[in-house]
Amino acid sequence: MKRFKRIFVVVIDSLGIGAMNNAAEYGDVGSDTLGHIDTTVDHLNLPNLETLGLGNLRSLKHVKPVSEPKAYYGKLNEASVGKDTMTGHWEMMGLYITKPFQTFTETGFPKELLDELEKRTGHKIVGNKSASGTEIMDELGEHQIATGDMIVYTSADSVLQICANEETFGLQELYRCCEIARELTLRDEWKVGRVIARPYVGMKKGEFKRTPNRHDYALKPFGTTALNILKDAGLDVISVGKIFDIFDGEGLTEGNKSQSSVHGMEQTIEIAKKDFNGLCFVNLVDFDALWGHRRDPIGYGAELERFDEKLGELLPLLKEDDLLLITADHGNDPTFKGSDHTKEKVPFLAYSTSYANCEELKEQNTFAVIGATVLDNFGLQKAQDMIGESIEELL
Ligand SMILES: O=P(O)(O)O[C@H]1O[C@H](CO)[C@@H](O)[C@H]1O
Ligand SMILES: [Mn+2]
Ligand SMILES: [Mn+2]
Repeated sequence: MKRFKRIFVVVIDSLGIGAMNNAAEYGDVGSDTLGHIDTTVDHLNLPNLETLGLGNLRSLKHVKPVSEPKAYYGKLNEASVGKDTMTGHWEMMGLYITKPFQTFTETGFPKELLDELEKRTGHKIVGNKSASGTEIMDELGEHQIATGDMIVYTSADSVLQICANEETFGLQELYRCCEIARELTLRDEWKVGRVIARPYVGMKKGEFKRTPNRHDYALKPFGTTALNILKDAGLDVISVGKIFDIFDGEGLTEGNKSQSSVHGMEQTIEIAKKDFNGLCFVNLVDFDALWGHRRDPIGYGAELERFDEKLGELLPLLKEDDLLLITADHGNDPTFKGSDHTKEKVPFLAYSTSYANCEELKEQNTFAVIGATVLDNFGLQKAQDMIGESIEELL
């Protein structure tokens, strides 16, 4: 039976809550994104997450357990192989990824691919290594501006990123080159999960700044997801932030690009003021891109405080027939070695004003409980290859 008219799924990108049992396979034993932020920062004022039960979900110095949490709370494990954004989000919506996406972390991209990309775009390539995006921009930005070359780089994720000055190279030109790169990397042996346009402004080392005109060109999901099923049933499937890119628009009826994670919450608040019937799926990427990868626990903590403030504006707008789920797609412990994601459990908070006596949920072995529960709510069946069981009866 249908219970909720509107479901909001908010993904705090990279907010892991402790290493998964198989973290050793990823070199991530001991990682704990939220836990290590909590022990590093002087203040972490999260009154709204606290009333929902974040401090009941796990012990934290700055967030206390409450006697009557307003949300059901639990931990989710990722069943799929991998720890990137696409794997995490696709699994939430029912896909089980068993073969990791192709990476070029150790080797850079093969010469044949780069030759082809240079030929077809008309730009020479520099970089071609695994790097932090802000560091490689500082290293090669001045050269990039002077020559019109493209900075191509990767990371531990399955990505081919092209970084160029938005004003001298041109944003449309950068997008055109990325589209060519996307086309070339559809070939099996070069098949990266995402090509990402990384525009920046500034003319001198130390002054370069990446802009919100980043654009991700993802592969289409490898099968039917809960989003397709919702859309085909005539429901609204609204994207806020990177969701539209992560699913390459598949199964979505509306896209709202965000300038920042605070902006993403503001867009969500505006959507909550309107009438719709279906799912609003939100990704807040700043946590990951600005703080997790940059290994900045202080910045991460401050971003969490800004999120909590906006959450305080969203909660009063939610009615009896609304459900809010808060979760994450992987970890990115800002105190951990390196600059990559960490294989962690993620939080699951389920809030509705119609809930009373909220309690702890049994730890789940896949993120796919989210999509399955959303489908169940709307009386829809999952497709054959999809994983995940609804936990609606526990809520
Ligand atoms: O260092 P930057 O460019 O932010 O890269 C990060 O963002 C990309 C996509 O999430 C990944 O490659 C990750 O390493
Ligand atoms: Mn992510
Ligand atoms: Mn990331």
